[in-house]
Amino acid sequence: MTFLQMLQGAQERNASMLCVGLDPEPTRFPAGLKNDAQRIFDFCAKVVDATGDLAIAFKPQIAYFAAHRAEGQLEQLMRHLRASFPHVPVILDAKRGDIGSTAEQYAREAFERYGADAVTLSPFMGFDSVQPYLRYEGKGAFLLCRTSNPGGDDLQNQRLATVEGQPLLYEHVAKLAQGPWNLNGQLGLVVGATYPAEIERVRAIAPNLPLLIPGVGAQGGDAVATVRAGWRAGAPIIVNSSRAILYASPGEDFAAAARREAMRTRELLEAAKAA
Ligand SMILES: O=C(O)c1cc(=O)[nH]c(=O)n1[C@@H]1O[C@H](COP(=O)(O)O)[C@@H](O)[C@H]1O
Repeated sequence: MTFLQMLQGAQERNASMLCVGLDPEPTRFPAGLKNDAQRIFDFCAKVVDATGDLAIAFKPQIAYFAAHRAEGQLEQLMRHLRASFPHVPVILDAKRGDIGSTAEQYAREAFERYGADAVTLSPFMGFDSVQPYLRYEGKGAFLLCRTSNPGGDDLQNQRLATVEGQPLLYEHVAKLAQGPWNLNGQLGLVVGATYPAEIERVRAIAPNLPLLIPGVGAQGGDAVATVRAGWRAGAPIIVNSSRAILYASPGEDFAAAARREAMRTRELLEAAKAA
């Protein structure tokens, strides 16, 4: 099954556009697990088990594992996700971007080592840095387009004076992903929930591409404005929330609190679709 088919299946089965982001930070774990990097898997597995029926996707952020030498726990988590929620796709957030020969190794890491269904990529180094990922049939690749952070302005909102019509850089990325770079329909775009006007602009340029939209929850993005700007019938949006779900409670009830927060966010998103 391709990433896009899995995405559609999870969206329908779980009535959800919510992506549960897995950014485990041991200093924020509850008593009993706190500050223990050996327990990253245990913490994540509890959150996953509490939210898997509410999610369109999961998004583990690789840095939170690698920083603690916990890649083995990420592999374990990927196996757990596959076994417990085989119909929910996993987007490995790695934000890779390098020359073709190195990109081949990163692609192998994402799709063969970790068994991810999709990956996040920086498009900064151009098409040959993206192409190795597209050789994995059916896998997805999300290009950073208009990111949720304030510094995204520094480059993404610059005008490309040499290109006809002078689009902004992020608009150009969206055009490339919609058109010439999307050889086999595997590309999607990352657009921050903190910039709904830009989500709308990207949706106009790329009417059918899946949009991965982080920034609701801890970064304060507006869930309702996000859905209005990005959701169209047949054009999936995947709205990520990480910290607001993972750390909804600092106590031992963290998994139940994560479920409540995931349910609340999912319902907010679904209601905005109907409005
Ligand atoms: O590619 C991403 O996932 C991403 C892109 C972006 O523009 N902004 C952004 O916050 N992210 C990631 O999305 C997650 C957001 O986490 P929270 O702010 O805790 O919900 C983090 O894992 C970020 O690395």
